[in-house]
Amino acid sequence: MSELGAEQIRALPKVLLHDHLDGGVRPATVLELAQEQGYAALPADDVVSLSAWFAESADSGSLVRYLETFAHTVGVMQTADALRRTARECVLDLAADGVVYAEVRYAPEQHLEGGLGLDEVVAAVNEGLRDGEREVAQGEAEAPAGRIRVRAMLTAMRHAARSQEIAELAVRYRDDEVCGFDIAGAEDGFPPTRHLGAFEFLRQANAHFTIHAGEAFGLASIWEAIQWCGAERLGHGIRIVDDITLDGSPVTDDLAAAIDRAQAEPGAFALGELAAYVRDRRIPLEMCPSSNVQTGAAPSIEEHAIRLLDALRFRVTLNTDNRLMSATTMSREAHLLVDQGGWGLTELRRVTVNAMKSAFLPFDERLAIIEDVLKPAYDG
Ligand SMILES: O=c1[nH]cnc2c1ncn2[C@H]1C[C@H](O)[C@@H](CO)O1
Ligand SMILES: [Zn+2]
Repeated sequence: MSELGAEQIRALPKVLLHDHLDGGVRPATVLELAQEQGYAALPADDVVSLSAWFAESADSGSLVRYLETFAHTVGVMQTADALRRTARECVLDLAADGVVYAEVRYAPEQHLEGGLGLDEVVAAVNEGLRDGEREVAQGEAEAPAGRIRVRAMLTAMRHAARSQEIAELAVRYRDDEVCGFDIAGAEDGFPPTRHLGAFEFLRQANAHFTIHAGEAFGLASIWEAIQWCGAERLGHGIRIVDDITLDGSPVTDDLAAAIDRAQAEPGAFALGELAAYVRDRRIPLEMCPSSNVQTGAAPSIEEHAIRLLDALRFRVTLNTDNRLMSATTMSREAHLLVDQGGWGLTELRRVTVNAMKSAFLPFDERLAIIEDVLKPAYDG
């Protein structure tokens, strides 16, 4: 079929598993909250320059420098009103982009500077998520028409020492909007095994969790996340390509050539034990192309490993990571892959169904969205 257009992509129902609340605040909202709260540290004072500042600063080639930009969103998200507002706006923005199900993550421990407790932070975000969902369902003034469900995921920062508390918080709110747990932050030097107690606790509570792994650090991080910690999904996981060879050479020697051969000759590739385990067990990879290009985890969209991993039938999902820092949306990520990666409806359908299958939502609810919403739109 002919190449999908931007409007066609926007209209398709999309599923988003990896999106940070503090990485997706509207630039205008950052400015307004800063003004209301007397936050004087913003690097720009109008929407255009502030948006450009976030995107350019995040475009650093380094995860650590990329993460420094979050100081200015987290800095203005320290009150219940600000958290409720940003959560509501997140839901409206995702719905306007054609997202029908999303899991939005944030680190409650980063929102305590204004005097809120952890429970108050979660309650405020939950209110905002419910506001947004209700407004979309009722077709209220500012809301786009449609239907969206959004769940929260609670993140613990991997360099800090609050993972047990955050894991307990995630279990406490499991019946109230919160669907799971995650760890994030600088990867190098902070292995997930520092948080084994939290993961053990979550497993005993039958709770869901994912781990940012294999983004800025390699296979060891992925191996620990899966085999020591028990992660159900991997945040990014892009470095799993380090465990794949083509004609005896690492695919990373020439990713472009490997991507070219993957469709026609998947049998020419050999998977190491870890890559085979990830594919055999259908461990979902929450891949975020633009974010990876910005942090230097991938050279470009054309040479992004998502194309190879999808062709080799890993359980790939497509995500935004941080819409503000990457100046992106789900539609834009899809469009980039159509435009620069040769993807069509088949690949977009596959990553969308993969994402819904991998969601931390009860099985019957996942199935209903796949059957009633996704299939009619992609197959109709
Ligand atoms: O891509 C990422 N890798 C690791 N950490 C990240 C990424 N994107 C955002 N974070 C961090 C910064 C946020 O403040 C935190 C919670 O959302 O998670
Ligand atoms: Zn992330």
